Amino acid sequence: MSAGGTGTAPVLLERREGDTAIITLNRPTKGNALDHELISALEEFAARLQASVDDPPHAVVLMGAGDRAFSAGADIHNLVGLDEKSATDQMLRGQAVFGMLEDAPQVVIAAVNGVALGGGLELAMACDIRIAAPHARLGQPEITLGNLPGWGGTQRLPRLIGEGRALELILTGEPIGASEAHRLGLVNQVADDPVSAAIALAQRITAHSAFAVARAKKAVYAGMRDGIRAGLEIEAALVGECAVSPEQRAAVQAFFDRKKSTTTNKEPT
Ligand SMILES: CCCCCCCCCCCCC[C@H](O)CC(=O)SCCNC(=O)CCNC(=O)[C@H](O)C(C)(C)COP(=O)(O)OP(=O)(O)OC[C@H]1O[C@@H](n2cnc3c(N)ncnc32)[C@H](O)[C@@H]1OP(=O)(O)O
Repeated sequence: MSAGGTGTAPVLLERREGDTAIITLNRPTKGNALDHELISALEEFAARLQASVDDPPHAVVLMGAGDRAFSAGADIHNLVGLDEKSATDQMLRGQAVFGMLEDAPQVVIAAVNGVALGGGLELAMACDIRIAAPHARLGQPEITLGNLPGWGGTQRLPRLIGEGRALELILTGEPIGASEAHRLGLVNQVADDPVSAAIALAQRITAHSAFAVARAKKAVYAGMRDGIRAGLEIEAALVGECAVSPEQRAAVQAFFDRKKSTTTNKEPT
């Protein structure tokens, strides 16, 4: 993965557990803050998810190095000295990289093993599913820096927890704990070991057709983006693609074979 400058550790680490790629944001002394180098490394990884590479992962687990931070957000040093256009351009770039993860054909699960603040929470929300450690704290503190979330937080947070609760978090800048995040639906689970829980969930998903998983993700996001009417049409079209897939054919045959073998087992002795 991307080297961390002259001889330093790579800012993004990748390892595999079966079909699952485990990606680690690797700037632990800086709260795994997202600087240019780390955003570029995420971009390169996300691009590989879409490419037809050998032995692609069927799931992704994203975590932060250490146990204090998933990510403390954009590297605040990079906020200094930006003119309006470059600030806007960098928002758009980060949004595009996060969108590549959301559009990946694989399920992407954020193991929130510490704070997820600002761009760190926005990155976690661009993942499909979030599993948080009990000590995790999640928030959008941008208002405390005189700004607002710029990498999708104003769009994804309301869709996950409702406008009122999203505005409370964005306008106060105050973080919430893992159990409150779970109560609000911002995270799917709270687990003592969120990385292991994420890998276990990934394996439950990779047991199914990758072809269907990709299309189920696409259908869900289509409706959230384009409205229910468009979403229903896209859903129907994607079901059609699966209906003629070898994966569905094999899965349905396996169901009938299982019924046959169950019937055989029931014959009188
Ligand atoms: C498209 C490419 C652009 C890539 C770069 C970005 C360019 C500009 C574009 C910005 C887009 C922004 C979009 C986003 O919505 C906005 C943000 O994310 S703003 C940042 C929001 N995050 C925060 O405000 C959190 C700030 N940090 C903290 O509150 C605390 O550090 C903590 C996380 C609660 C941890 O506290 P402690 O345990 O006490 O530890 P320290 O505070 O001592 O931190 C340890 C160490 O890490 C450094 N650090 C922590 N957070 C950041 C950070 N966000 N950026 C940079 N560095 C950070 C901290 O300075 C310490 O380092 P040290 O001082 O020891 O060198």
